[in-house]
Parts: sequence; structure tokens; C-alpha cells
Amino acid sequence: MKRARLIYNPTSGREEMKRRLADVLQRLDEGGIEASCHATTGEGDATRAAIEAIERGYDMIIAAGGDGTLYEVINGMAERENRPPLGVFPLGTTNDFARALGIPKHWEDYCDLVIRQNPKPLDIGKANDRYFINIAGGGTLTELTYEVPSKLKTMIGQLAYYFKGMEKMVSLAPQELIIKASGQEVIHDEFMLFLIANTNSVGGFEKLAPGATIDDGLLDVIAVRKCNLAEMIRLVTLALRGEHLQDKKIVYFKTDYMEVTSPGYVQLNLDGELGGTLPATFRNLPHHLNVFR
Ligand SMILES: Nc1ncnc2c1ncn2[C@@H]1O[C@H](COP(=O)(O)OP(=O)(O)OP(=O)(O)O)[C@@H](O)[C@H]1O
Repeated sequence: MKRARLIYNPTSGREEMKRRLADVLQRLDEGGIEASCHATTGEGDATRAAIEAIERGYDMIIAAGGDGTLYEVINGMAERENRPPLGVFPLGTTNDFARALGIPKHWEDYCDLVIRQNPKPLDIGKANDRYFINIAGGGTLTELTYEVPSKLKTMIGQLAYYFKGMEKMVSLAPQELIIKASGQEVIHDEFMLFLIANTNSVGGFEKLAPGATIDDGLLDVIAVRKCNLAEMIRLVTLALRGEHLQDKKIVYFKTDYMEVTSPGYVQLNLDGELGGTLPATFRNLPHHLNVFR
């Protein structure tokens, strides 16, 4: 029997885990995996639970929840020498990461994926002293991921982000950024936002970074130069079709290391969570985690 630590957020998405837990444990058990559970209680708890699971020598860790729970779990794992395989059980509202990797959403299919025990390596990103698995970003629009109330997400799911997104679009302001990336000329300009993608699915946009792959050792950088609301809406429309990267308002490149500074106050968003402020260094950590996928 292998031992798994299932770290789940009982409040994620539509609170599915509350109903499914017994079934999940039973199916894993039948597949030769004895799982014990940790239900998270609030901010930072999944990080502590992941550190403890490694110290207690579990054979694998399964993070069940949304992108926020996954972010906390990888931040507990990334600095450890011994990093057991990670399961990403998608139960959140958007689940960008699971969607990008084609990880099954249905609980039975997901359990079967873990039971097959075939984890594959993938890159993660490091922003200053924190880690992200899907996306890092900065600029007013990126703040919306942590401003959407959890209760609203439970009630109306993805729509909650659209409402908040529309509200934020009208108050968008450009910020001066200096971007120094390895293999690139220094860029100094005013930007609406910048994103650093590790996967191709971000914020529910499945074609935001079409060229981003999870194990190429590189981060895909997309920055939107200063523009007005009409241009911003045009870019969002293009992004839905994956046709935005050629636009003259967009800066796009791949890199393994980058520094971003600003004379202003710019908050960082890491996998949808507040991740400090600029200045920041971003680097790719190749094949740092093994994930069932
Ligand atoms: N028991 C709990 N009660 C309230 N909040 C919790 C609890 N456990 C964890 N949290 C908080 O939930 C947040 C993470 O939510 P998570 O991303 O898993 O789900 P979600 O918000 O529904 O999904 P998504 O990120 O896809 O929108 C973390 O900020 C964490 O602090």
C-alpha cells in the first residue's frame, strides 16, 4: 500500500469535496493507495499541511481544491529536498492549471489517474522567494483574482470573475515598468499589465499563451502596452481566439530569467493570490515537481 496525504479545501468551487470524500477515499483504497486527509482551515494552512506531509514521509501529496490551494501546497513543497509526487485534484472555480494539463475533473477519473502512479516532471516558477505553478502577473487587472469573494464564486462560479473584470476594466491605469530578461533588450515603457505564464491556460482564457509548455524550462512573458478601454476590449476579444500575440500593443517573449522594476507601487499576483510587490525577479525551475497527469 502507498500512503497519500490528501490536502483538500472544503470551501473550493461548489464545495464538492464535502459530498465526495468517502467515495474518493474508498476508490483510492481499492487502487492500493491509503489516503489520510487534511481539511484546510484558512489562509496558509495548505502550505503548513504540505510541509508536515513531507516531514511525515508520505509517498505522495494530493492537493484538492482550486488554484489557490494548489499555490499554497507547492509553496510548502518547493523548497524541500525530498519532494514526493503531487496530485492536482481540480475542485475550484477556474482550475487553470488542471485545464492546461488536461487533468480529469470527474472524481472517478481523477482517482484512476492517481492509481496509475505515473507522475511526470514539470517546471515551476519562482518570483522572489515564492513559487507559482501557473502564472505570475502585475497590474490593476490582475488584482481581480483575489478580490472576488469566495461565497460569490460558490454561488455563480466563473461569472463572478466576469462581473469583477468588467468593473475593473473601467478603472484601468497604466504603470511604468522596466523589464530586463535574459536574451532580451531592456524594455522601459508604460504597461496595463504583464503576465508570466508557465502553462497555456490562464484566467479561463485557454489560448492566452498558446506557446507555453510546462516542461520546456521557459516562462512565456506577455505584457500589454498602455492603451485605452476600447483597445483593451479589442485585445481581450483577440485573446479569446488566441490571436493577440502579433498585436503591436503586445510584448511577447520566452525567457528563463527576468527582473521587473517600477517607480510606482505594483502588486504581484501569483497563481491568483497576492504575492508581494515589485521589484521582483522571476525564474523558471525546470522539472522541479513530479505531477500525476
Ligand atoms: N476552511 C476554509 N474556510 C475558508 N477559506 C478557506 C478554507 N480553507 C482554505 N481557505 C482559503 O481558500 C483559498 C483557496 O481557494 P481555492 O483556490 O482552493 O478555491 P476557489 O477559490 O473556489 O477556486 P479558484 O481559485 O479556482 O477560484 C485560500 O485563500 C485559503 O485561504
